[in-house]
Amino acid sequence: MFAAGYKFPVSPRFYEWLGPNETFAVTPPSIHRAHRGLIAPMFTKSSVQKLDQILVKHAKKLAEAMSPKPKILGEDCKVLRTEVVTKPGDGVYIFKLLRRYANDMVTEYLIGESFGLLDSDERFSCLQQIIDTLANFQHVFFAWVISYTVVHFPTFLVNALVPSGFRGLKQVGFVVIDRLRAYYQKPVEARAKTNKTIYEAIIEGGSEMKLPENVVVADLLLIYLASIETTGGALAEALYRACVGSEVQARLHEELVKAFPNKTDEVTPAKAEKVQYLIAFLKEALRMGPPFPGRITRLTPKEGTTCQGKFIPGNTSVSMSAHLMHMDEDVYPNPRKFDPERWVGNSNPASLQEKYFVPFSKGPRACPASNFAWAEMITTVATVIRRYKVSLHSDNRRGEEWVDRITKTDVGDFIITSEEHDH
Ligand code: HEM
Repeated sequence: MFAAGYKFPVSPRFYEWLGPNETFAVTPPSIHRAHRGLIAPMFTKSSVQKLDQILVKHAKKLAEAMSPKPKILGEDCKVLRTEVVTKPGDGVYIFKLLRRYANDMVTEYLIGESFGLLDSDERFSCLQQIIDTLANFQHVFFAWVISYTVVHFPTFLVNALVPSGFRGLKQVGFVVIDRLRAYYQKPVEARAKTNKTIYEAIIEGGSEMKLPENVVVADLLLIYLASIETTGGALAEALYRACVGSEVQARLHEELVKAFPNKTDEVTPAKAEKVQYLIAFLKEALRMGPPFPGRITRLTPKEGTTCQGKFIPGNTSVSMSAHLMHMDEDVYPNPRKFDPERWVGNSNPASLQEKYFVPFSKGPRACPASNFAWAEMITTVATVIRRYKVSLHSDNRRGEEWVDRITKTDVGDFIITSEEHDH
């Protein structure tokens, strides 16, 4: 179903509320391939390597925001101040901060200018729309009457018919599209000073494909949406595991000190990715807490299909769950134990544990940005853990429990205290 040779389309209901039907999320496999071809070069390992300085800059901002004495809280940071800091000098609502980080990082690469949410609240409304939408995300799938209405009815009818908590599905498109379009319409200003941006890659390639503007913007919107909760969720899982596993955190810190002996050493992704234990730690965090834990659906072809000897009728939604695969004890012994050691010195791609490791899915619809996401995780976690000893704040309410809202959603506020290492 997810293997390279299969050509099952995604279930349109999952994506159609995002924008015009031509956007690459919803198209049939052949058109989808062409859209992906536009952005694929931007996410190769060598393209991502060119982003080193941007990755370092945003990781440092995140670490600074976690500081017991953050310097970021200026006058235009009212939301940031109330949402991020529990008691100044005491703890931070880390997941909220991680979302802002993911937002800043992706917008810089997408349109050449970061929304700057770790600096100010000015463009926070975009993120707020996403947060509101995600609160009801799972209904996109199951409450099809609501999602159909939101997608196909005019706004005044949507407002009259649809409960307010669901209108975000429509609003998120408008707010973010407006914002992205503003940049898109000023191509010279929006061009990144040093690196080519994703939007340029889509426009350049898209002119050959004669993509209309609304499709370009919808593609950008999809990339924007796809990057925030996933990156934020993966980083949150990693930092939670560091907080609750004191030995794991101590080992991680020790390895990072070997790689970056001076506290002032710049934590670059190129150097950090050589720290084997860091990679093992992050893989284990993605195994235990995949940001897309399940229900990544595909539609069977009209004529139906046979899967492992069983016939499945045409147009049936079928799916797999990364969470269930990652919890298979034949592949991952003692699967509920957080154990980075299972990955140390064991990176043979043919091994079962690599084969069943699917946080980014597999096949032609797998995450196109996994290199980028890895670079974000490596740089950020290395920067934070090299600098701080992190622990759960006494008001923390996040535990092991989570709900599947298409993306994995943790239950309870996740609050961290950071103590700066002496050296
Ligand atoms: C740890 C972070 C991330 C994880 C675990 C993750 C995981 C995934 C998964 C499982 C899918 C497949 C969804 C499906 O089959 O419907 C996906 C798709 C996608 N992801 Fe990611 N992702 C992450 C970060 C990112 C980032 C940072 C970006 C962009 C900068 C991104 C862009 C996309 C896009 C555009 C798609 C749709 C691909 C398509 O339909 O062909 N993701 N991601």
